[in-house]
Amino acid sequence: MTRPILTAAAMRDAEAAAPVDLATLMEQAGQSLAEAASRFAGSMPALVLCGPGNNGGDGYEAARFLVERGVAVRVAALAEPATDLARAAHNRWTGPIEAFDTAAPAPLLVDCLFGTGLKRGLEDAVSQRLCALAGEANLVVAADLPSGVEADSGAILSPVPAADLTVAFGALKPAHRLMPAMARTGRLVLADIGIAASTDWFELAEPVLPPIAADAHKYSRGLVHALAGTMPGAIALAASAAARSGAGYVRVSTGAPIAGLPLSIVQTGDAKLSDPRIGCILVGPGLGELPHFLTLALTSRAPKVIDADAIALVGDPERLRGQDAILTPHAGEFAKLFGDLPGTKAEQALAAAAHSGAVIVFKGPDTLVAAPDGRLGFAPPAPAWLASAGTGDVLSGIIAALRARGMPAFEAACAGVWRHGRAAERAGPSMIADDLVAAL
Ligand SMILES: NC(=O)C1=CN([C@@H]2O[C@H](COP(=O)(O)OP(=O)(O)OC[C@H]3O[C@@H](n4cnc5c(N)ncnc54)[C@H](O)[C@@H]3O)[C@@H](O)[C@H]2O)[C@H](O)CC1
Ligand SMILES: [K+]
Repeated sequence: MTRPILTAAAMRDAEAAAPVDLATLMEQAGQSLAEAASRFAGSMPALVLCGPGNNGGDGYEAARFLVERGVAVRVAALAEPATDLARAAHNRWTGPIEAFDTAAPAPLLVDCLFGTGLKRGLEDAVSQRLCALAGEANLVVAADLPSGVEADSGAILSPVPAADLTVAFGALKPAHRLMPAMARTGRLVLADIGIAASTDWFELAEPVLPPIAADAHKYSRGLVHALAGTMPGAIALAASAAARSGAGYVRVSTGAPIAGLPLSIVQTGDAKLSDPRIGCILVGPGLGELPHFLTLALTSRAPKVIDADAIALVGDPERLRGQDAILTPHAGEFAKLFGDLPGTKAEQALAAAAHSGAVIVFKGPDTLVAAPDGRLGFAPPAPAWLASAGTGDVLSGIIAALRARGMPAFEAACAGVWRHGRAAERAGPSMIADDLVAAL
């Protein structure tokens, strides 16, 4: 089940369109926060930090519900409530309210200072106090977002303590799945508070793969044709990953035999891209400066995955329009092909997809999958040990296989990114790309 992702503005629209009034939404948010916090921290004495806005309002509500759960709760306010909603929640809290600057630490810290309304970095004194209180706590729970994080970009506007748990209200925000904020959220719980979050933006989840028909044959299971270049090891990793990802037949055209390839992967001296049975062409891993291979791939009507060196050879993104292409750039390759696009990584990925007509897998510690029609998938956190040579080649092979198995381009890219991350988890921290193939 995918989790929806909304920007701060889209969130406000969804709240306004909700069938219940905002006070009820805030009460539901507070109740969800209290439930998640007490499930996570048990009856640890809690200090709830309330900011001036509605994030603070959530905090006053959560404090009330934590008391009902028998938790010893103290509330500290950064400032008087600045919204009617927060003021009403503040007034429903009947306990004492301490000053933020002098409140003593507690084992459980609940951060309700700022959420999607953060406009700028916190004042230094506020940021330092928040980090000090977090440092003294056993557990830190963030309401909606850790305070100091910018909801739409994932930027950290001032030092942010790492939350152990973040409770997102109504929908995830881009910051929950974009770096550097993603590394500060801890476990991420989505609280349903009664709003309809209909959106084309979502967090990737376990895909449903095409079934293998009882009467399948190697062509119907998908033929991937990979074009080797100057560094055969990379295309060998990609081709092996394609075979391990369920392609019925993987063929590598190469100028010289490639040692170490599984015998089931056919090596041929002839590119033969006119073969109508090709389910997906894969070009780029280890290609080197061989532009004619990219041109050859672009003359074929077959779906294609364009990765690594081939991305650098595209030149004009318009060349990809109508090509049924999936492009898999990392940040450097993205910037080189699309230039310095404005906006957040999410907006950049969508702009590139619209500009090129291709599905864009914008790789990184936070990988996004963008379709020209506006759909945007955000990958859940993947192990940092994926940052090693050859793992990108493996990803391109997985995606090519899923495309050849009949998944549409966007879905194949989303599924490939998700499976790549889970394979890395199985392979463990000492993995190299070869182990990643074995873990598929
Ligand atoms: N998702 C839902 O359905 C609901 C979400 N809710 C919560 O509301 C916040 C957003 O509330 P908002 O009032 O817009 O913003 P914040 O509470 O994040 O705070 C903004 C507040 O603080 C001022 N401010 C902004 N930056 C700074 C700064 N660096 N220093 C000082 N002051 C700052 C700004 O002017 C505002 O006054 C959302 O995250 C949820 O937690 C509601 O519960 C409704 C349901
Ligand atoms: K917060």
